Amino acid sequence: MAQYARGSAVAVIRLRNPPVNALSRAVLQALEDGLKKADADPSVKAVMICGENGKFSAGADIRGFSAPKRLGGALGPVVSLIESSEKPVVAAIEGVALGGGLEVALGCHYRIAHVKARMGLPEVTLGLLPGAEGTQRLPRLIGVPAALDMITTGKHIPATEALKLGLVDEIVEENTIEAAIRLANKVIGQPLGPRRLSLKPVPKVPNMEAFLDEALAKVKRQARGCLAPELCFQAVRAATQSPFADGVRRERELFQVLLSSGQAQALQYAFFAERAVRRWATPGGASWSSAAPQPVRRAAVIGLGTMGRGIVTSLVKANIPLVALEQDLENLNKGRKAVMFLLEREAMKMEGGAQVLDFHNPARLQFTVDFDLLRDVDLVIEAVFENMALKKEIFHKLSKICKPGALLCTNTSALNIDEIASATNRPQQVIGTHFFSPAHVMRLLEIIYGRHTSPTAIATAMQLATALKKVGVVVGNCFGFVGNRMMFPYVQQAVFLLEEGSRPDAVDQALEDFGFKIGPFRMSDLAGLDVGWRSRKDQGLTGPSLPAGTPARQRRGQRYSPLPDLLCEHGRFGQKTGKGWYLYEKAGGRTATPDPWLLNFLSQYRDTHGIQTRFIDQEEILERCLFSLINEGFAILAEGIASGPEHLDVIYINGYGWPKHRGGPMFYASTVGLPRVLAKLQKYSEAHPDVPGLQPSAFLKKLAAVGNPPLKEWMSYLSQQSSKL
Ligand SMILES: CCCCCCCC(=O)CC(=O)SCCNC(=O)CCNC(=O)[C@H](O)C(C)(C)COP(=O)(O)OP(=O)(O)OC[C@H]1O[C@@H](n2cnc3c(N)ncnc32)[C@H](O)[C@@H]1OP(=O)(O)O
Ligand SMILES: NC(=O)C1=CN([C@@H]2O[C@H](COP(=O)(O)OP(=O)(O)OC[C@H]3O[C@@H](n4cnc5c(N)ncnc54)[C@H](O)[C@@H]3O)[C@@H](O)[C@H]2O)C=CC1
Repeated sequence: MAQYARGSAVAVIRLRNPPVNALSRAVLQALEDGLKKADADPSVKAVMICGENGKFSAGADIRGFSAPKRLGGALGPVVSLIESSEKPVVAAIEGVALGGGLEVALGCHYRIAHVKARMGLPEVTLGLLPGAEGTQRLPRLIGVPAALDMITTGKHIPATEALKLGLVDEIVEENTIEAAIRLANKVIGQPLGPRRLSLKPVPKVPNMEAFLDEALAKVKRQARGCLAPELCFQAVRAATQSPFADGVRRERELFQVLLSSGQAQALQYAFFAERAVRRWATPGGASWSSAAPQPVRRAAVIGLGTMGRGIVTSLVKANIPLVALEQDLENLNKGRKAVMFLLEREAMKMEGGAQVLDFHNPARLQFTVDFDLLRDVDLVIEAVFENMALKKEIFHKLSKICKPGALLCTNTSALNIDEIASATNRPQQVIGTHFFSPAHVMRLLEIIYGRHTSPTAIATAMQLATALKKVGVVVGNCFGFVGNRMMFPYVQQAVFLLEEGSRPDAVDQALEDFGFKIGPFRMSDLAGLDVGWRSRKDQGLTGPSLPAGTPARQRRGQRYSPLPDLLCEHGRFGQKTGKGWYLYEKAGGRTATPDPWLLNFLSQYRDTHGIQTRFIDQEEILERCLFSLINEGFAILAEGIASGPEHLDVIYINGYGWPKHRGGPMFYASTVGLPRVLAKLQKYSEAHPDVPGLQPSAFLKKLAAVGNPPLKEWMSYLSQQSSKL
């Protein structure tokens, strides 16, 4: 709601809808009523709009997204009503003014903000555009380049930047409300025409058309198939070409296109999914509502390789003092150098820089080879080589050295948490914290509980995720956990497609056109082909431990492709060696070009194994890669490894570059329709009966049989029917 109060000459309208004063229909109605009351009262000379509890407003009530048309339609007229008021209206912005909240503020004649406030038009991140005339008012206020940047990225900007851009008239460090009332009193009687943004011309940019063309190319490049940024752009372009009223009409048309695109629904699902996974639960009954985290005052990271470096950087950025440990001085020096390089770079991006991070202070970041220095830490993250014997040795040592309450975390990407925990005297405090590379950049933290992991340990790992500004997702223990387990059949299909006649660039292109940031072959080259090779050797799938006489393309009765092993045997580890599935300009190079050697090698390989080549179209590439990944997701859900499809989707969006505008793999499956996913898997598994990843999971079959229920109902079928699966 909104509370109306009249002080002296200034009426106060306070938006009130906890927790973030979202603009529900009731709030908008109350705002409109307040404005009309103020207008009708001759003793009121000015109006001040603010929000309850130190927050202006986070915008339209996204819990009311089921009726977006009505909500979107209601907001614009209220903003116009504010602007057309004959009495000056001042917005007092504290906390956040986002989306519709900022559009309300743009309708006001003056804006004053607290120095700690943040502003933005994040609609684009929900698949929409600022549909309450924001795309027309903002460019008039702060100019086209800055408005385009804010509207097409949805970024939140601090009040200090808003002041520089002219988005607010003043910022204050003390009482924003009092300052806004003072300002309102001061401007009583001053002409309002110049303060009405709809009447202002859009400031000119030299060579506007060329600027816009360049901006559009950039927006398209970054959007990778997501519609909203481009339509946001078009709405702003309309502001540069047409009078205000025509621009508003165009904004409305474009808003409708987005509403019906399906992408808005996917992005809104992703927004809620990210919040839903915070409320974690395990089949054993532990949950976020009853478990309390332990404080982490000091931490340690063991192993400063690819992952450890990023993890250290992430902890330093979160202001957690830590010890960084390596196996010997040579690796320590290498690791220290790499960490310092990352931290210097991060510091340059921050206000206050190195001083704020304080990473040269040994009390905050200490490098060592001495395990004794881990005696008093509250949490250790192990990131040594992916080798069970080594991890067990380290955990055994840790359980003897670390204080009894310390949490012992492993960054393993696939190994059994219970086996690692068995080497300790405190299996309840052992947990998987699976970071993604680069660990200081990627948002995902997969948190894996073992059989004995305590609720406190899970809650502490989740709290750590929040402190590191990451999304923690709690999952159960199985080989590869959720993310990598779903990735295995996807990558396997990609390689099988090469055997059958496709090319790395064709497979990558199909998946990148779908919206992935990077296709499976480019991704393997980036991560290093030797990593998987080592793991396959450890599993006895290749290398000296492979029994003599094993067929080249079969393992344990299933289809197997030795192609990645053969590449490694040729010294092709990917970017690090300058060649892998692609050719690079040099070792460590980044520019992938198709390699004639590889194409020739593939063709010889097919001849050797008598494989008939055929043309494989984009549809088959997508279906085989994506549906096998999704199929594994259904198996994971049926086994109780994750509490719901949202978990899988949040993992894929934040850890694997799945296009957010498609809502994650399980949401995508729900939009394709489960009967169709099932039919396609059945077709492909008939053609490839020796590929288990293509055989439809029992849970998928069940859901298709019960009539393709909506995603939010899937898990209820599992609990009722799991015995029959
Ligand atoms: C189909 C379209 C229908 C609309 C049609 C017109 C659309 C428009 O043209 C204009 C719009 O305003 S669209 C909405 C634009 N606003 C946003 O995207 C802000 C989203 N919220 C945030 O960024 C953070 O929550 C924020 C920065 C505010 C706070 O972050 P925190 O990390 O501190 O806290 P959270 O855990 O994220 O949030 C706390 C609780 O508040 C709920 N919430 C957040 N924003 C909301 C919003 N705009 N409406 C309703 N509830 C909202 C959030 O879900 C969470 O609740 P619980 O999960 O129950 O705790
Ligand atoms: N590289 C990646 O993309 C990802 C790797 N992981 C996992 O993270 C872990 C580390 O992987 P990377 O960083 O890629 O490996 P890496 O080979 O780059 O680094 C491992 C580091 O551990 C150090 N180390 C080995 N034994 C040690 C000991 N006894 N004491 C202290 N330090 C020791 C090594 O000197 C090396 O610097 C593995 O379990 C891996 O599976 C998880 C997610 C992604």
